[in-house]
Amino acid sequence: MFLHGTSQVNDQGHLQIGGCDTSDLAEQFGTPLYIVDEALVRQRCREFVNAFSASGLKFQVAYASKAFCVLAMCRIAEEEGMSLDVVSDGELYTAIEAGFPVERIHFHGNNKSIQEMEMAIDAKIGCFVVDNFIELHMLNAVAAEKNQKVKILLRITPGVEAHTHEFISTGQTDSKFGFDLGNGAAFRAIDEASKLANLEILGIHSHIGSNIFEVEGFKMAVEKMIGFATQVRSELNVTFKVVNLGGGFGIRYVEGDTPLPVAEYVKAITEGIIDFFGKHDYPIPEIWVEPGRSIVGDAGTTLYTLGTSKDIPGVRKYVAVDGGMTDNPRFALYGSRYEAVLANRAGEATEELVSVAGKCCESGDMLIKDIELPKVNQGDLLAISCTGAYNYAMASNYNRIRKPAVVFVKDGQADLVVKRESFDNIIGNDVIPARMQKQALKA
Ligand SMILES: Cc1ncc(COP(=O)(O)O)c(C=O)c1O
Ligand SMILES: N[C@@H](CCCC[NH3+])C(=O)O
Repeated sequence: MFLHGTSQVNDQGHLQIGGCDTSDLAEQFGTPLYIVDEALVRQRCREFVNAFSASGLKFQVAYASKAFCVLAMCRIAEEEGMSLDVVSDGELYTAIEAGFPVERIHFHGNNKSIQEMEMAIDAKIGCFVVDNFIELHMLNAVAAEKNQKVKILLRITPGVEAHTHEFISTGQTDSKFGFDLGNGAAFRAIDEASKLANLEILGIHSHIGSNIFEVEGFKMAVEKMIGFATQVRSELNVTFKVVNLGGGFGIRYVEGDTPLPVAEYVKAITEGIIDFFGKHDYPIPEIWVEPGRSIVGDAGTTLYTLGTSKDIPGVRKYVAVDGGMTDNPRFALYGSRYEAVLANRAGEATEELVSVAGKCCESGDMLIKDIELPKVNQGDLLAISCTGAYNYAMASNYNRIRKPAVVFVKDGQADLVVKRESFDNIIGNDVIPARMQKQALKA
C-alpha cells in the first residue's frame, strides 16, 4: 500500500499513522475506526492557500464540507484560513456549532428549503450559491421578509464534460445543477437577479465534477466563465466581483491514479484569469474554489478487523471485515478502487489474492475486489487508505450497523472526534405507537 502523509511501518511491523500504532488504536477505540492524519489535512489546506497567495489574486478556498463534516474538521478549516461550503441545514448547523466564522460560509444546494434559507440568513452567512430560477425568487422573497440584502453567486452549468465517473460529473448540460450557459438560462438568471431588490450579485460559480486528474476541464470552465462575464458586463452592465470554480481536484487512491500537485490545478485556474482580465479593462475578480476530496481524502484510513473468510477454489477468496458499505459505500456506488494493508503485519510479503467483503446483507457490499495480502488470519487488522472523503460523510445504518468512531492522530496523540454510535443512537428516534405497546397479561 502506498503510504500517505505520516503513515509508515514501525519497528514492530505495524502500520503507524500520525505517530500512533494502529494496533493500539484498534485496542483503544475498537474497529471499524476512521483514522484521520491531521498533519496531512493541514498540509493540503496550506497547499491551496499558499498556491493562491503566490498568484497575487484575491481568493477564498472554501472547504467543501460535504466530503467530511464534523465539528473538529470545521475547526481545522477555520484555523487554516479556509472558508466553508455547506449544502444543508445539517452542515450549516455543524459549522455554526463549531464556531466557524459565519461570513466565510457559502450555502450550496439545488433544493434549499425556506427554513434553510431563513436559518442561513439569520446566521448571517457570507453568501448563497443560487442554483435555479425558483430558488432565485424564493431567496429574494425570504430576504425581503427579513428586510435583508443577501449576497449571491449564480451556479452556471458551463457545458464542460469532466473526465470522471458519470455519477460525479456535474458541468455537462444534462445536469440537475445550475443555470445552463448554452441555452441562455444563465444570462436570463443574471438579468432577473439584477432586478431583485433583496439580492446582491457577487458573481458566478461552476463546478465541473469530482476527482479530476487534468487541468483541461478547469481551463475550459475558466474560458467559458470569462466569456460569460464579459458578455454580461457589456449587455447587462453587471460586473462580477467573484468567480468561483468549485472543487473536483483528484487524489491518488490506487497505483495508476495520476492527480496533479495542488499548485498545478491552482496555476491553471489563476493563469487563465490573470491573462484574460489583464488584457481587458475588467477588474480582476476574486477567485474562489471549493476543494473537498483533495483536502481530506488521502488523510483518511479505515481500520477493520478481519472476521470470516470463504474460499471458492478456482473462483475467489472472500475475507470479511467488521464494516463494509455502511462505512464506505463508494465501491457499491462507483466501483471505486482502494489499496489496503494488514495493519498488524504491514512489513510482511504478500501471499494470496483475496477480495474484501463487508458484513451487510447485500452481495454488492464489497470494499476491494482482488488485492494481494499476506496469508490472512481471523483477527488481523486491515487498513484501507484514502477513505477520508465521502466515507464517514456517506455512511449509513443499513442493517442497523452503528457508525464507527473517528479519531484524529497527530504527533503520537489520538483524539476522538466522533464517538462510535451506540445502540441508543440506533433506536433513539424509534417510537412504538401506544396501540402496539405490550398489554399486561390478563389474570
Ligand atoms: C458545488 C460543489 N463544490 C465542491 C465540491 C467538492 O468536490 P471535491 O470533493 O471533488 O473537491 C462538490 C462535489 O463534487 C460540489 O458539488
Ligand atoms: N460522493 C462522491 C463525490 C460527490 C461530490 C459532490 N458533488 C464520491 O464519493 O466520490
